[in-house]
Amino acid sequence: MSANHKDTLFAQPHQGLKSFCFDEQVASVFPDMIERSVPSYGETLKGITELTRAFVRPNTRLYDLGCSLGAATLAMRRAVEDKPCNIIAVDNSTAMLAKAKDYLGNYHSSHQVEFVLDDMLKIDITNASVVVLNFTLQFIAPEQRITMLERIYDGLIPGGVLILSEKLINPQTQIQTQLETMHLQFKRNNGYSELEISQKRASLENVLISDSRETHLNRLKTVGFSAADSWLQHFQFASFLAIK
Ligand SMILES: C[S@@+](CC[C@H](N)C(=O)[O-])C[C@H]1O[C@@H](n2cnc3c(N)ncnc32)[C@H](O)[C@@H]1O
Ligand SMILES: O=C(O)C(=O)C[C@]1(C(=O)O)C=C[C@@H](O)C=C1
Repeated sequence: MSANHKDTLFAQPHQGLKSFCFDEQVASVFPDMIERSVPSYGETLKGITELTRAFVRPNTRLYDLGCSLGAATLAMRRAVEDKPCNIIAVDNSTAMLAKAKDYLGNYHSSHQVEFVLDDMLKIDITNASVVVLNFTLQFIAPEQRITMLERIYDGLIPGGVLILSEKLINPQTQIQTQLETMHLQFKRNNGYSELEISQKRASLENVLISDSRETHLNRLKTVGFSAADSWLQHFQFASFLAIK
C-alpha cells in the first residue's frame, strides 16, 4: 500500500466525539491505522495468500467483503496467479472503494478485480471458492451476522472456504483484561498516545461489536461448515478458516 499517511485522527481532544465510520478521513490514513492497531495484521494477509493458494479452484469467484483499500484483495490475487478466476472486492464506503481502485490499479496483473460499491448483505455470492471477511463481520449488526454467513455458505462450492478475521471478546474476565492490557501496550509501542487510544476506543463503542471465539465457531457450525477453527491469534485478534 502506498501513500501511507500517518494516523493522527484522534491526536487532538475532540468535544462531542462522533462514532467511528469509514469516511474520507479514515480512508486517507487507513494503512497506517490498521497496521498500528491490529496485531499481526501483516501475518493475517500472508495467511490469506497461503490459504487462497490452497483452496482456490479454476473458473470460480473469490470475494473480499469489506475490502477497504484492497489489502486482502491483493493478498488473494497474489495466490491466484494465472488461474482463470474472478475477484470481487466489495465495500459500502465510497471513500474506501475509490482509493482501493487507485491502489490496485498500480499493481500489474492479468487478473482484473471487479469493485462493487454496495452493502455486503445485498450482493449475490455464487460459485465461490474463497471468501474473505478480514475484520468486517464485527461491523455488521449482530442479528444480521448469521444471515451474512448463510449467504456466504450458500455461495461457496463444495470444499470452498471462508477466511474470517475478527477482534474477539473473551468471556473470562481476567483473560479479557490481560489481552486488552497487552493490546494497549502494542498501541503505545506503535506510537499512539493515551488520548488517541482512549478517544478511538470511545468512538468504536457500539460500532465494532466483538463476539467470542465460541460464538464464532458455533455460528459457523450452525450455518453448515463441515470444519472450522482458528489458524491465527494474537492477543484478542484471531482469524478462522471454515471449510464447506
Ligand atoms: C476494518 S475494515 C476492513 C479491512 C480490510 N478488509 C483489510 O483487510 O484491510 C472494515 C471495512 O468494512 C466495510 N464495511 C462495513 N460494513 C459494511 C457493509 N455492510 N457492506 C460492505 N462493507 C462494509 C467498511 O467500509 C470498511 O472499509
Ligand atoms: O481495536 C482497535 O482499537 C482497532 O483499532 C481495531 C480496528 C479493527 O479491528 O478493525 C478498528 C478500526 C480500524 O478499522 C482498524 C482496526
